[in-house]
Amino acid sequence: MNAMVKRRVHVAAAAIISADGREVLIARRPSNVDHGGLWEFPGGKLAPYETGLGGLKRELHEELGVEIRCAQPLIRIHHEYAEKHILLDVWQVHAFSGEPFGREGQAVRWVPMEELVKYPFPAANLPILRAVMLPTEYLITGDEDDENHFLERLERALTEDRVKLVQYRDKALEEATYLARAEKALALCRQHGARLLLNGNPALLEHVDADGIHLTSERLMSLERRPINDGKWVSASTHDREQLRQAGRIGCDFVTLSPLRTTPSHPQVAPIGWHEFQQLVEHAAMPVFALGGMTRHDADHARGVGAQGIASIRDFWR
Ligand SMILES: Nc1nc2c([nH]c(=O)n2[C@@H]2O[C@H](COP(=O)(O)OP(=O)(O)OP(=O)(O)O)[C@@H](O)[C@H]2O)c(=O)[nH]1
Ligand SMILES: [Mg+2]
Repeated sequence: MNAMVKRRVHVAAAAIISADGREVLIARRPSNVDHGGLWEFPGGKLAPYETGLGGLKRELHEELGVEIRCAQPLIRIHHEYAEKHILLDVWQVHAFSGEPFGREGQAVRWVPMEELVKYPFPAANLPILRAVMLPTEYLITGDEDDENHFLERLERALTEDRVKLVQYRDKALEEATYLARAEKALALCRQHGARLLLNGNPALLEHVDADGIHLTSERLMSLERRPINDGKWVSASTHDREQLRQAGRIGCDFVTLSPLRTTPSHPQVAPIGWHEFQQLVEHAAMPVFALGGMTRHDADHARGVGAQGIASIRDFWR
């Protein structure tokens, strides 16, 4: 049998964010090309000599007439189409000059983040939509027996650190107490425009209408399929390639990968380190937050090696 050798295509694309951070620019592919009529993030194939960012600059000039001023890596996606393997190297563009318009006659539109899901994109784009909607910092709550202190710490992180994504984790509380606190945490998060995920059984969401569920790696490995529908987020804890693959298989929206460094809470667990982390993230099918000894100062480095950003208890739970 002849194994068909697929064409490998390296594509650079941009999520261009409006100045107020609420909208992203998308373009419609002409009907006569590959994936014609679908929406996309502007960009295109790299020439053999080009770097991702270099090629992206050229493409955005050609397609939209804009010059990139400030860009940051967002996510890299490997995707198998029937006829080719593509690597989508996606950058978040925060500043540019020029007024974007469809220089090749394509429709171009600014779309509010939360409406992105209404537009048909090529199959490879799902992780990009997730990455665009997620912040770079993920707060995991730490231990706190006293409810008032718990809410004060959470409020501090939401206001001073402007955290927008929170996982409420408490393994010690009785379920009824956990749920009562989750309800209050949710109200606080809503007030500050942040999302709240509950850590535990997906059935918890029947009691508290939070934004999603976070699965332990053990629960992740026990599931046959995504436990809740697409309207809510599913994140999971992962520690190795196998768990990352499972998260992709059941359609997790994002994951944490840990421990990047040795931490006081898990001194006996060998750290992954940035080098191995980068290799694991490269083939992950969703955004990955680095966890384990991370602080906000690590976020840029984490982005540089392909992560969505960092997750932390200690840095936010002061
Ligand atoms: N630009 C872009 N391409 C994407 C996205 N998602 C996705 O699957 N692709 C695929 O990646 C490839 C990008 O090629 P392209 O047609 O934009 O390339 P190009 O701008 O260099 O055009 P050309 O080759 O016609 O000159 C296409 O197969 C396209 O379907 C996306 O969000 N943006
Ligand atoms: Mg293009």
